[in-house]
Amino acid sequence: MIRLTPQPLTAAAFAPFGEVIDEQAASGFAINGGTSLRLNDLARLDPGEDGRVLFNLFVCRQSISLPHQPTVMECHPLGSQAFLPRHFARFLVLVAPPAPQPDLSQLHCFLSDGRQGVNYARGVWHLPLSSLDLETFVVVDRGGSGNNCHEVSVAGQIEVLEQ
Ligand SMILES: NC(=O)N[C@@H](O)C(=O)O
Ligand code: NI
Repeated sequence: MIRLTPQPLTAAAFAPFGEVIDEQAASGFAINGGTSLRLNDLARLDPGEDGRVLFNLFVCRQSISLPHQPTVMECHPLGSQAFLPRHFARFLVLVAPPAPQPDLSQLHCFLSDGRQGVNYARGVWHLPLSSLDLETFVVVDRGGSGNNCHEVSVAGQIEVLEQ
């Protein structure tokens, strides 16, 4: 059993897997006569060569608690996938680099602070939405032809401990 303790989610630590969407950490510029601040270009959305961008809401109806043993990891080889809580939700970000199968020796585990989001780059192995809080998430990913969701069982192999 691989046991991991979630680390704080930072842009630098997550950089090999995509971007952290973090209002507190972003710098922006004033727009609309200074009435708004634009936090610009926070995530590299990638619908692939023949896909289109989908804007979705995921309503989390079953939360998780730590310690947690995930059963599935998945990846999207044809495009990126971004998650952002609409209000507040800590979610588990367990990732491995793009590969035909997830390399469990290269797992990285983070816990968002409840306001952060992430954008998984194309092909990054991750958990299906695994939130500690019941919340709705904005999810932006890729639509189009082809199989864009590869799943593998990791049942009994990984345990994510409390921080
Ligand atoms: N299946 C689906 O639409 N969602 C997953 O890709 C996920 O990462 O939650
Ligand atoms: Ni996914």
